[in-house]
Amino acid sequence: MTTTIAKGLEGVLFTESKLTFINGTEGILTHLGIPIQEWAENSTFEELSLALLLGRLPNAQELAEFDADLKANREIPGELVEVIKAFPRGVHPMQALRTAVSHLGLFDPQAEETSEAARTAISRRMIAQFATIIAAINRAQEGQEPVAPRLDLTHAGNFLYMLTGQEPTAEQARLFDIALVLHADHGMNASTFTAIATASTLSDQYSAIVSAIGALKGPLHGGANEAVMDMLDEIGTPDKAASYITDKLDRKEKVMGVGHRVYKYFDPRSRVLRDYAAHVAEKQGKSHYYQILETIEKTVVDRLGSKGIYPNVDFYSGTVYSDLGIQKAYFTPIFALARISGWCASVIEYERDNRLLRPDAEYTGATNQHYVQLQDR
Ligand SMILES: CC(=O)SCCNC(=O)CCNC(=O)[C@H](O)C(C)(C)COP(=O)(O)OP(=O)(O)OC[C@H]1O[C@@H](n2cnc3c(N)ncnc32)[C@H](O)[C@@H]1OP(=O)(O)O
Ligand SMILES: O=C([O-])CC(=O)C(=O)O
Repeated sequence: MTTTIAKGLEGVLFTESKLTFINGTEGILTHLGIPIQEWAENSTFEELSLALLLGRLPNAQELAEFDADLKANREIPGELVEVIKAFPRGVHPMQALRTAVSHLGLFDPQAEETSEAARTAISRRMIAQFATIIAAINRAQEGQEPVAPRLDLTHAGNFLYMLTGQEPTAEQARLFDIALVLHADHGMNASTFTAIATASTLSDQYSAIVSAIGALKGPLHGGANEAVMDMLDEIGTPDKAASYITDKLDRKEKVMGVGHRVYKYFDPRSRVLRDYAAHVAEKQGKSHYYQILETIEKTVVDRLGSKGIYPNVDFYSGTVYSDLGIQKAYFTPIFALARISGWCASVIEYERDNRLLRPDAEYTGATNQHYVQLQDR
């Protein structure tokens, strides 16, 4: 009997979803049938998060209630703040986030409930609290007191405020909001799949989300945005970019922030982010990061475009965050800050018709062996 192994589960459909559609050859991404460019232009992170949870566009009253609910849930337990302050200095913020979210569950009396209503209520709280947790980690790691959330700012604006202690300008808050919108959901990516795999055992929402944070952290997934910035720092100046990339490709090494399992053309989110990065660069004077990225994009697309290697969402996001004064170690936590909505909505959708996820491996090991006593080996 011949078996086909779908290495990396490439192209395997394991469920249906009404949330996100991707056409990787044409570079199309829609949520609820609406193109990502329209979400970025017209919507907010709050609205897209609720739309993903509801599976439809909310009306004005539903959105206002959700917004008020998020604001009411911005505080995190004081005990958790103390735990965050006690984390060793120098840990990666993704390690800290993973631990803090697990800890958060200990304070939630509903944590062990797995009904759709409970998962939804927990998700609404987590979407709000992720911002406070990530900002508190940043402050604590810098040896500073966490900044209390403000209720008069948007989710994006309040996050930037808590992160830096400074109120962002309206333009900065909106730019960051768009970045959150662009990262909120993306079909069955590795971290969403991981969240679903955990929940498919009927485990709780906190366990599913902690699993997802672990999956997002790796440099082949969400961690690539930080790895791109490491690469830019290593390159140093724009004149060195083309030869650095050419040498890397000659050595058959991967360039971070390019290539994608599904997109074999430009990731549409990378186009929106590039436009914003270009806009900021034009206003503030071209940052050397932006100039290096432009050269890398051209070098990679010229050489590997025919193989379907193009910039992904992680390519330009870091330069946008860096323009907002955010340190590179926080780029992946910011991805989580946005993707919490997609993780939660996808788990809830899957759990409506749950089936334990349990794929298989073709056995290629030894057969007909017998146990050998330790002293005889
Ligand atoms: C939010 C996100 O998760 S977006 C993705 C973020 N990750 C990155 O940016 C890391 C860099 N990119 C990669 O490692 C890959 O493109 C992945 C893991 C994202 C997807 O890879 P896969 O679907 O497994 O493609 P695979 O690794 O099989 O690559 C196919 C071919 O393209 C090449 N390729 C893929 N990505 C890259 C890259 N970043 N740089 C150079 N070559 C690449 C591979 O070497 C391979 O070449 P070959 O056919 O000559 O062996
Ligand atoms: O879909 C993927 O495999 C990775 C990705 O771009 C995302 O999670 O945003």
